[in-house]
Amino acid sequence: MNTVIVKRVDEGTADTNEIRDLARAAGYTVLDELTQTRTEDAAYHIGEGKVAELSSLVARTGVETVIFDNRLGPYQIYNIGREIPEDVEVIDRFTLILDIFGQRAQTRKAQLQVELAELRYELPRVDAKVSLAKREEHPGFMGLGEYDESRERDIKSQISRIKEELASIAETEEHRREERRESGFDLVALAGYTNAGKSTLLRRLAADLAVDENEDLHPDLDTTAESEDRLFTTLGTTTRRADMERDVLLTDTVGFISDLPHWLVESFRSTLDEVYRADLVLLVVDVSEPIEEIREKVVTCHDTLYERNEAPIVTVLNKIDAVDEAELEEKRAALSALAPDPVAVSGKEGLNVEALTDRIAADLPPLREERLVLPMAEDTMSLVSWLYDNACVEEVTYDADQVLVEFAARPSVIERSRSKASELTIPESA
Ligand SMILES: Nc1nc2c(ncn2[C@@H]2O[C@H](COP(=O)(O)OP(=O)(O)OP(=O)(O)O)[C@@H](O)[C@H]2O)c(=O)[nH]1
Ligand SMILES: [Mg+2]
Repeated sequence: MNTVIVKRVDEGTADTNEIRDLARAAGYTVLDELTQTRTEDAAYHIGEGKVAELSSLVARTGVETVIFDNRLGPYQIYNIGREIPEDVEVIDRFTLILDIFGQRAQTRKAQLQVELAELRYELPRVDAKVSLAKREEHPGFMGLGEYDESRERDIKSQISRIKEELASIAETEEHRREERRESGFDLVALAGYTNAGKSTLLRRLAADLAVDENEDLHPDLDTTAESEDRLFTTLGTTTRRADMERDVLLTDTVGFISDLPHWLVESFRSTLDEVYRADLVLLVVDVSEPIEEIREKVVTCHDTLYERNEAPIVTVLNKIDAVDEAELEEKRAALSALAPDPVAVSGKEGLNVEALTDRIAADLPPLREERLVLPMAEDTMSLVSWLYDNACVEEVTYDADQVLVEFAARPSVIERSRSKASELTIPESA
C-alpha cells in the first residue's frame, strides 16, 4: 500500500518522522510528503492551493491513500476527497493509529478496546455523515448513505455493551493482581514511549520464557513479548517473572504516543491499569534519539502517568550501546530535571542490567521482617516450603518440637503466614 503524508503546523517546520513511522507500522510505503505552515483552513484544513498541489501529487504517484498528521473534521475529509482523484482515501492521524491497533489486536480485550475507540471516534461524526450522505452528489459517500438517527442509538448501545465486557475483564485482572500480590510478588510495570525497547528489556530481565504460571487461567493474556523496530508492536500486556532474588513480576505494556485524543486513551485505560497499579514503574526511554525528541517523549509519558500513577518511577535510559559515553553523560545531564537518577542500560546487548535489578530491589516497598515459631505439626513442613516460595527465608532452625523460621516478606504474605501458622494442628500425643 502506497501513501503520501500531509502535515500542517501552526508555526515552525513540520516534522514528519513519527507519522512516517506510524504509516510504516500500519503497512504503508510512504512515497512523498507535503507540509505546510499556516493556520487551519476551515474547509480543507490545509490551504486551497496546497490541496491542488496534493491532488497532482496523488495523481502523479498513483497512491490510494493520503495520510494527514492532523485531526481532520468530517467535512474537511469530504471536501478534500472532492478535490483529489476519485476513490482515494483520506485518513488522519487518529484513524491511522486505530488502524494499527486494529491490526495488532490479538486478544479479546485488545479487540474490544479497539472497537470501543472506533465507536467513540465515530459517534460525534454521525451527524456530519448523515447530512453529507443526504447531499445528492455523493449519495453513497464513504459507503454511509444509510446513516440516520438510529445509527447513533446503535453506537451508544454498542459502547455500553463493550464497556461492560471490558469492566468484567478488568475485574478479572484486578483479581489476578491481588492473587499475585498475596502470593508475595511485587508488580513492576514497563512503561514508555512506543519503540523505546520495553519488550526487549522484559525479555532480558525475565527469568524464563514461560509467560506466566497462570497462563491457562487467563486466555486474555498475550503470549509473547515481541520486539520489532516499528511503532506499537505490543498492544496487550505480557507478564513474566523477573530473574531476581525478590519475587518480582514484570509486565510489558502498550507504548505511549503523543497527541492521543482522550477517547483513545480512555479506551485503553484498563491496559494502562497494569501501569497504574504497579508497585514500581520502569519508564523506558530510547536514549539514542536526539535530546529534544527524548525530552518531548518523557514529558508525554509523565503526562500519561501523572493522573493516576502512585508508584515510584525509575527512568531507564535504554539503548546505551547506540551512544558513546560522552553523549550519554550529556543527555543524562540535559534530562536531570525530568528524570533524576536514571539507570542506563542496553536491553538488547544486556549492558548494566544488574544495576537495574539492584535498583528495582532498592526502590520497591521494603519487605518486613518476621519470625515465626511453628509447632511440629503435620503441615509444618508444607508451611515452611510455602514460605520458601512466597518470601525471602533467611534462616530455619529445627528444634525437638518446634521450627523457628526467620524471613522477610510483603505485609500481606506475613499476614497469611500467621494465619496459616495458627491453623497448624498438633497431632494428639499417643
Ligand atoms: N540498539 C539498541 N536497540 C534496541 C535496544 N533495545 C531495543 N532495541 C530495538 O528497538 C526496537 C524496539 O524494541 P521493542 O522492545 O519492540 O520496543 P517496545 O518499547 O516494546 O515497542 P512497542 O511495543 O512498539 O511499544 C527493536 O528494533 C529493538 O531491537 C537496545 O538496548 N539497543
Ligand atoms: Mg513492545
